[in-house]
Amino acid sequence: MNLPNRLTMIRFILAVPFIIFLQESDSTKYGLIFRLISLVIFVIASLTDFFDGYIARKYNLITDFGKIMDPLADKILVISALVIFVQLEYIPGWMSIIVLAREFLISGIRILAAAKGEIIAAGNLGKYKTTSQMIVVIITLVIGPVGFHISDYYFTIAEVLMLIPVVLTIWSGWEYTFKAKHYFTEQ
Ligand SMILES: O=P(O)(O)OC[C@H](O)CO
Repeated sequence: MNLPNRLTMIRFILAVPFIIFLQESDSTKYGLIFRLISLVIFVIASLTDFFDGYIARKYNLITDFGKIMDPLADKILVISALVIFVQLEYIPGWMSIIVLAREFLISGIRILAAAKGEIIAAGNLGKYKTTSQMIVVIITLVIGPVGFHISDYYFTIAEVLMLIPVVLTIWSGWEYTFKAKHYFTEQ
């Protein structure tokens, strides 16, 4: 287990306190403090994503474990945030469902590839997708449920900003699927 992979594992572990504090940010008395603690945890976890990739590339520590587990750790972290954002009514449920569906699909494609002895590493578009997800999650944790009314509907700033990662999520998902289309037809 090299340093980049340890950082990836730390990201998995950080998801647990992150979920607990964000979940509790709904409580009236300590809500803001809990949200800020979850923000700090999320920022640290996001930095491990930056540093594990950076260190792996710089010191030639790229492993199959990292190629598979690094995207998975990102997915657990981001999806944890999105699901609780739905519960807190920061974003609508369909946004989380799109991200969840895409991440399941791409993980499925990675499993299909692995069954053939091939490893699909993260592509550039996938990296931009994850970066944009993390940035919007961080902004959301800072601003909370602020928004504006259009007619009867209350739009949060979070849901407007989340449209960017949602589009990148669909776009990058399409790119992976297109490149992997032969796995769907091969026997
Ligand atoms: O789009 P994926 O599944 O390759 O994930 C990208 C990674 O999260 C980038 O670190």
